[in-house]
Amino acid sequence: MIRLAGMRPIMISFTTARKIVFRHLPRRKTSCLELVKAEGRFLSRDVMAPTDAPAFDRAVMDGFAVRSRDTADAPVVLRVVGFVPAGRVFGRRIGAGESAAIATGAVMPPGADAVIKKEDAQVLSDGRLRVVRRVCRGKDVYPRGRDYRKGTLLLRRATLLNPSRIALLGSLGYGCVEVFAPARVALLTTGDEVVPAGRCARRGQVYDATTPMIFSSLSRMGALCEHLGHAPDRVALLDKKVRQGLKHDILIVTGGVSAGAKDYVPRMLAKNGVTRLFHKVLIRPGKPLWFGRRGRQLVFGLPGNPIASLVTFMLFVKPVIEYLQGGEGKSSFLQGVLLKDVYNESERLSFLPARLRRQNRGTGLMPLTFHGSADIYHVAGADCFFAAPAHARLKKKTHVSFFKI
Ligand SMILES: Nc1nc2c(c(=O)[nH]1)N[C@H]1C(S)=C(S)[C@@H](COP(=O)(O)OP(=O)(O)OC[C@H]3O[C@@H](n4cnc5c(N)ncnc54)[C@H](O)[C@@H]3O)O[C@H]1N2
Ligand code: MOO
Repeated sequence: MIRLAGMRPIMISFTTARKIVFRHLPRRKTSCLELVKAEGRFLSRDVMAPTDAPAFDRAVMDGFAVRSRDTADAPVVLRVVGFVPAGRVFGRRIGAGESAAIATGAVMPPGADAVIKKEDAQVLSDGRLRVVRRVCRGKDVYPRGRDYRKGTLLLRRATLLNPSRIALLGSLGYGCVEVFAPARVALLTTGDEVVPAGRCARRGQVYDATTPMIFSSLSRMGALCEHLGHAPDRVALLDKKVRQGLKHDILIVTGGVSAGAKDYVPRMLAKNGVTRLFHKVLIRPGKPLWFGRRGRQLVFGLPGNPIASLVTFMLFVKPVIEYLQGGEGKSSFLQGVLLKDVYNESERLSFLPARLRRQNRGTGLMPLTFHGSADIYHVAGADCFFAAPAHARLKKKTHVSFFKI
């Protein structure tokens, strides 16, 4: 936070505020998850190959395992000495003039070095095999170690697990996997006038739009969210809920952080040992954002207007959660081109809603009508927010940074 001698703290820039947040990232934790639940998580350690893959020379076709050199003078007739099913080891060696029927996926019997697929084989009435054409060594055999060798680094720490990487871990016999643990986030909404779903809002009251919004963002990220409920602007109640919330990696409190008579949140956080790292940032929406920490726990006081909550969540809380869960966090911005002139009247860096349009070259952004941080309706039609510097007149085709919602 910036202080001028004898004066109140002044507002800090967006860049400084993000730097302060990234400077206080908590330590990541790991946990062991069932492989079937690991999609979207990041590995917390390298995975090395415990064996070659495949671990044995494997038949690729249903047919007959032969010694290729026996077919050099084709046509030839070979004896069939048995059948090799998948999953079994054939104990007998294939000798000169011999072959064995074999299934796809089976271990090649010792001595044999090629497979003649069923469609190319002629089985004579006495059960022997007539080979019409010579086969090369290795034909339709997937040799041991072709994909990787024992000791190869298969997946690096911090790799995002998707279904194909999960399949690779499955192929190694993993039932569980060590990943960066889901972030544990507590959410507390505040405000006398805010009514949870299921109750009837009286004149002057509003329904709680923020809880479902933050909850769905958290669940999309795979973070664990404890809803502390909704606290009216009463000191004792806020105090109790804040204490409960401080058991998590991150506590999010919405509302009550600006200058109103009942904006108790900053005081309540300070009383519970949370050190303020900044309060108020030069952005719009989201100016009253409050950030602090107590030990390893981070606390975000998001401004109550739902779109201010959304924007500050995306810009400040989401990267921290991504980092905690093993991602890079840091930058969540993409680049696009404006499809219309925009004038940002505000003296603050503004984040304005837009719809994305795919262009021949790159991404186009169509700015939308926006009535400010309470305008949930127009933001519902948006795909993203783009950054417009203070007082900027941005012409159509200007390149802008944006983040998706
Ligand atoms: N004198 C000043 N007044 C305000 C300032 C300021 O600097 N000086 N900042 C304004 C800005 S900017 C914002 S943003 C808001 C944020 O204020 P708070 O964080 O204290 O939020 P509240 O006053 O509790 O609520 C603001 C607004 O949002 C509605 N709200 C709150 N929670 C919810 C919810 N869960 N679901 C739906 N709507 C919610 C609430 O009813 C209020 O209308 O302060 C300005 N004032
Ligand atoms: O900063 Mo407030 O979020 O502009 O309305």
